[in-house]
Amino acid sequence: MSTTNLEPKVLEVLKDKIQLIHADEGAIYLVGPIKLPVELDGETVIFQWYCWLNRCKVTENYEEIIDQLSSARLAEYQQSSVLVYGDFKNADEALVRMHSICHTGDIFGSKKCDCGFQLKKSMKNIVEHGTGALFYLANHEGRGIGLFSKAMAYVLQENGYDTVEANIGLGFVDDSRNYGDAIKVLETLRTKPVTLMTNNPKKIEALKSAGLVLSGREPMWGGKTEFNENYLKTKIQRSGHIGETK
Ligand SMILES: Nc1nc2c(ncn2[C@@H]2O[C@H](COP(=O)(O)OP(=O)(O)OP(=O)(O)O)[C@@H](O)[C@H]2O)c(=O)[nH]1
Repeated sequence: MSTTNLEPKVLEVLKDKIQLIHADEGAIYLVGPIKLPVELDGETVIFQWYCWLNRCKVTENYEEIIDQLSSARLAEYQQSSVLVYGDFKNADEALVRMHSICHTGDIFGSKKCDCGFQLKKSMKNIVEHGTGALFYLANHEGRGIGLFSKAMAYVLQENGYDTVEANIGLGFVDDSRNYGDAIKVLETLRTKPVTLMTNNPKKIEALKSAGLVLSGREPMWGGKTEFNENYLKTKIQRSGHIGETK
């Protein structure tokens, strides 16, 4: 029995655009595709955009989920999303980027890291390649420590700590990112192998151990500045990222 106050038309419009994905705990509700025209190098590129929400409640009665949105204070929490390009479901080859949110690099264009460069580069690679998906992972800020802690880590880094030492100094592990939900969404959108754009072997491992088949890896080096030289070196020397020449 429904207890909702939703207008029937709202549900009618939305119901075919929502999918339930069973998660390890609760459910992921995926909404999309939504046509998203994006400016890329002066051109307008049409992506298909999906966004997802985790809920404890597992139901295909989407009315219940929609009905709770207005009181769920979702703007207080980030939600992750994925930009899809081309025939992602069926194409033989597809590029995938699992991009960890970086408020400073992606939004402000900070040169202390290479995140902004990697974000744009992965979108361009996908479009050039013809098919792919860019996952924008909103609970990954600061390799999983959150924005406020990342600000503190930056203060430590201004005082001699490297990026790994700063996380550890604040009581975190170096990298606590989890790719589980993104992998579940990826599996919903495509079952064929993908090429992962990354220098990070932990991302490759996360996908492989979830049973995904990778057809390759596309390196993501670039965006070097006078401000991020040590940061990029530390990624290779301490975090295990695969260097340019390997
Ligand atoms: N804690 C912390 N996080 C940072 C710092 N600089 C960037 N980040 C975060 O690091 C994440 C990106 O991780 P990276 O190690 O740069 O790259 P990666 O995603 O592991 O690997 P690639 O796929 O090769 O890019 C983003 O969530 C950023 O917010 C920093 O100095 N300290």
